[in-house]
Amino acid sequence: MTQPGDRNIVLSGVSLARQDRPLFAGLSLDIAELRVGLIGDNGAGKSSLLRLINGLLLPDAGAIVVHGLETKAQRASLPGKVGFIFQNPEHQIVFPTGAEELAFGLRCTGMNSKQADVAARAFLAAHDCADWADTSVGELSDGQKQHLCILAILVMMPSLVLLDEPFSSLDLPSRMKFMKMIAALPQQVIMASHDLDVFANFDRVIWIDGGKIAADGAPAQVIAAYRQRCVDSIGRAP
Ligand SMILES: Nc1ncnc2c1ncn2[C@@H]1O[C@H](COP(=O)(O)OP(=O)(O)OP(=O)(O)O)[C@@H](O)[C@H]1O
Repeated sequence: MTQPGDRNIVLSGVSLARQDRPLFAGLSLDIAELRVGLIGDNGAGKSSLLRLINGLLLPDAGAIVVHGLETKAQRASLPGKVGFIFQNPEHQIVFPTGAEELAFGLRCTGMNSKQADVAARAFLAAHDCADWADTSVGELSDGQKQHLCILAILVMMPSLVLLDEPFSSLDLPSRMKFMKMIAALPQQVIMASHDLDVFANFDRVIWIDGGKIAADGAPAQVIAAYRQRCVDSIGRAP
């Protein structure tokens, strides 16, 4: 499934070095599908690509346009369109209670404190999480914290949701619940994960290998090619 043109993500000749080592060199990519997975080995460049798309990293060369915004020239406007869910909820949550965490994002969208508090509580209640409004975040489990992080992003109504390894601390029921929530989102979603099964119903999977696109297309084919490469490389190991 694809989406309207102004909601595309277009990378044109993007180069990026990390720690003085080239990672991406002239990477071009056009992403229009609603559900896109990123797979690849540790250090392949998945997180770096997500960070280029959300403007946390800027390309050394080339350009990236995300839903009509060029990430260098319009970087300040990106948080209004792009929600980024970190691998570790501890890196995202900054406020002591659930209501405050959601209200912060709402204040960034222009609401005053009272409006943001009311809207945050209503959003938590609408997602069966009313109890978290005044709960100390430290008392939530890792899975619940991850859930709260997602709600804190969704409450701002971004048009694009980026997820970087969101399953690392989730048990199977939480993972299934989480995937159900992702599947129901109207937003475009790009997710990096080592859990390949979660991409079965995605529209497209991109396999990144050493900063290059190793395969790109239907999940079944791309994942099969990646698995085969992994099997082959283990076979070659001493
Ligand atoms: N904060 C950072 N500062 C400098 N270099 C980094 C940083 N994070 C990652 N890198 C480097 O960028 C390259 C790509 O890393 P990246 O995190 O994008 O890969 P990844 O595919 O997300 O890996 P993983 O599956 O382990 O999360 C690696 O060589 C890594 O050492």
